[in-house]
Amino acid sequence: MKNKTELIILTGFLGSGKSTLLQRLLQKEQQIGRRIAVIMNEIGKVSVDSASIPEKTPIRELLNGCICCSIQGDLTVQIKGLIEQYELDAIYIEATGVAHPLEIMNACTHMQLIGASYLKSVITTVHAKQWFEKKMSIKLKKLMTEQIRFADLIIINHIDGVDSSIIREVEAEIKQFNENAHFYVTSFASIQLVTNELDKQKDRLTYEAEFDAHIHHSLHIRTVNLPILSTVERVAFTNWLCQKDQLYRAKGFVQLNETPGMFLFNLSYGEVVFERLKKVNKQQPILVLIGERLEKEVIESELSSIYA
Ligand SMILES: Nc1nc2c(ncn2[C@@H]2O[C@H](COP(=O)(O)OP(=O)(O)OP(=O)(O)O)[C@@H](O)[C@H]2O)c(=O)[nH]1
Repeated sequence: MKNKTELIILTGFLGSGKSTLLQRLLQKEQQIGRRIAVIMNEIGKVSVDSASIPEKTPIRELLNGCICCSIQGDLTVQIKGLIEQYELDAIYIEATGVAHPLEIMNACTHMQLIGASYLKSVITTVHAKQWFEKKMSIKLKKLMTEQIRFADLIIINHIDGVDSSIIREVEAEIKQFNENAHFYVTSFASIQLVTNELDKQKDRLTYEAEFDAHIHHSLHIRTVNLPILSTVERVAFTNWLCQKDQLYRAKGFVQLNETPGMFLFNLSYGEVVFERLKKVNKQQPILVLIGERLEKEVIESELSSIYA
């Protein structure tokens, strides 16, 4: 008889390190020869992160909506489809940064999947500095807290440059919301997983209807996707992204004046990083912004003013 496929959910606020963690976990899975598929969910129309998934890994993208609300049914269908099409040991599901884990957990434990898969673990990443500095609205804090509450494994990430006494404070604070989870304190989601740390089957009934699972609706999160029509100067582009108010996350592909090639760029919590793509497949220069009160026309005009 076929073994049940493990479902592992990765949650955590925008930019906290889910994709970085996923890459590490996939490397590890590859080393031990397990058969893995990935489902990526993005609230925007474009998935930038899919470009970092190893080539032969089956991947499904759920775009332009959050699994935890509008496309919950699609997730169940995609899981079922993957399991029918491939022999899989596990499916990793990367949620959007604004997703509430509960609804994703429900989609993963849907009646249609019983016998074929089971929810093995919910992993939540937290940006240590962002948590400590508390530069966030009450609603945002609530969302992050909910992501922590439902985790089996919590990765306190982005600890580079953060004082160890502050890290201890963050850990102690987070433990107040979930004392049963396993904890890792990491930079670039560098973890060494012990297998049974993921081994916690969920009892979904205990989670139902305790709170508002659609808390992010009141955050007025919007995404704006724009093609980047010219090369840009690295510093001007970085400065522009960093000064934008209520911008939680930016990512995409860009070509720079200074250096040839295509670059993946990432803005998370005030830090912009450019990474040259080793292989350019179908990537076109594109900008994805996620934040509150973003106006597409304003962004379009600001962007064109920094074209070279
Ligand atoms: N300095 C630092 N940067 C990190 C760390 N972890 C991840 N990053 C970088 O932060 C950026 C965002 O990381 P991702 O792994 O894409 O974050 P994410 O949670 O998947 O982001 P979304 O899917 O957009 O919500 C990338 O440029 C990462 O390389 C860390 O521990 N320290």
